[in-house]
Amino acid sequence: MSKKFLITWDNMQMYTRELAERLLPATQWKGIIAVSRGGLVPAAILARELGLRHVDTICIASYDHDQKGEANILKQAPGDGEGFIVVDDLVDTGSTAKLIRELYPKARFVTVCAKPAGASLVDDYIVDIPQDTWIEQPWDTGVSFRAPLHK
Ligand SMILES: O=P(O)(O)OC[C@H]1O[C@H](OP(=O)(O)OP(=O)(O)O)[C@H](O)[C@@H]1O
Ligand SMILES: O=c1[nH]c(=O)c2nc[nH]c2[nH]1
Ligand SMILES: [Mg+2]
Repeated sequence: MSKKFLITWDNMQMYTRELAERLLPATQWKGIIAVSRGGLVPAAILARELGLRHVDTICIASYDHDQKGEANILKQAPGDGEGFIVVDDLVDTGSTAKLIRELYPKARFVTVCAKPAGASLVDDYIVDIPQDTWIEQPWDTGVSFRAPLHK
């Protein structure tokens, strides 16, 4: 994918705080389930903003050799999601979201970013991203020197 949408740490905190505001009042939630690994940072921010200390994970590995493929659930938070927020960093094709919906039908499933193919599978999200654009998350990138244009 040649088009990129770069998210900084500040952006991630700002977007996730906006998501937290839409999850008020906090007293309606028993806790948060992060879809690891991408949902871990948003989950930490939501937990802080909403004062929730029960934070669990569902750990999914979705690769087949080097390609994205069949999802393998390594560890799962118990229950049907009732009273829980399930959070992931993004929904793209929607395959992870479909699985989450099956596993936690009663949860409120939210993401920070959504591409059109998966947007209808989440209850709420903050940023719309075109399908042909790759989201660069802050934990996957770093600041580096760039040569000036005249060189
Ligand atoms: O809508 P989809 O096409 O399923 O893509 C979205 C999923 O892909 C990424 O996770 P990934 O499986 O790459 O693993 P990671 O969270 O451990 O990085 C992202 O964090 C979402 O969970
Ligand atoms: O960092 C990422 N950016 C994306 O756009 C994406 N889509 C699926 N998984 C993804 N991971
Ligand atoms: Mg993920």
